[in-house]
Amino acid sequence: MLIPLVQGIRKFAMSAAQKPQIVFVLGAPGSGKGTICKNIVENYKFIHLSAGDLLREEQNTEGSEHGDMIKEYIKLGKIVPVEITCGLLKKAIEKSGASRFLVDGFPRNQNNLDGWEKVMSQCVDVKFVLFLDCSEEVCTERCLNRGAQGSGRTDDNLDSLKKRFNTYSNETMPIIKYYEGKGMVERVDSNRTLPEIFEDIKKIFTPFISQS
Ligand SMILES: Nc1ncnc2c1ncn2[C@@H]1O[C@H](COP(=O)(O)OP(=O)(O)O)[C@@H](O)[C@H]1O
Ligand SMILES: Nc1ccn([C@@H]2O[C@H](COP(=O)(O)OP(=O)(O)O)[C@@H](O)[C@H]2O)c(=O)n1
Ligand SMILES: [Mg+2]
Repeated sequence: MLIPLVQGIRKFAMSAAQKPQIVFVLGAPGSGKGTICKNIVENYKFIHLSAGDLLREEQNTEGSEHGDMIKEYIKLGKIVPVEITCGLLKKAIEKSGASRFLVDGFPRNQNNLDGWEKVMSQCVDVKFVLFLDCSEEVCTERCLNRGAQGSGRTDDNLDSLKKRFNTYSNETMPIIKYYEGKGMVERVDSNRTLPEIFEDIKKIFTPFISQS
């Protein structure tokens, strides 16, 4: 009797350990999410999934039934319904088969969070939220520069940026506060230079990797 029980426990422990680990990366437009995720991937074993990149890819996929809608939402800085975004994230996580992911730019509002909880909470393990805290002034300048350098994005202009910041303050900040209440937020001041930010990133990720 004891052997099946031990085997059962071991199987349970293994399946918990094998759940993909997720770190959400949140912050205002231009706070450096993409840049910092790239740095983390270069130094630690993570796969970077940007919700915005996945949506732009879907928007450009020929025959996509959501293409026009995504295009409109992005230009207006509105958050696309979670069924689409979470579907793309889930597919990418499953396809990759990796064990650690940086999910950049998600969950960005209550609808994103609810949809994620419903579909993903059983099969992944959200470890913490990396919050890149950066002033609107610095972020705006960075996004305008990104546009001027040929990002090709339809939303790196002052008009869209104002809308994106509104969405960020009204819809994303409450999600960051929610995770703060759960003691799950690692805040980094991303107004600074990249080497300064990376020093803080190391202090967060090195212990995390060695403990998990
Ligand atoms: N710490 C930083 N200092 C100066 N420029 C930065 C910094 N972090 C990012 N950038 C630049 O700012 C722009 C926005 O960065 P990005 O990583 O795309 O941010 P996000 O994904 O949050 O919108 C990019 O052109 C990037 O090269
Ligand atoms: N979870 C998400 C992430 C992005 N998006 C859309 O994609 C746009 C660009 O997101 P992004 O993460 O690439 O932008 P940055 O914050 O990186 O500049 C957002 O303004 C939204 O319109 C979304 O609808 N839902
Ligand atoms: Mg980005």
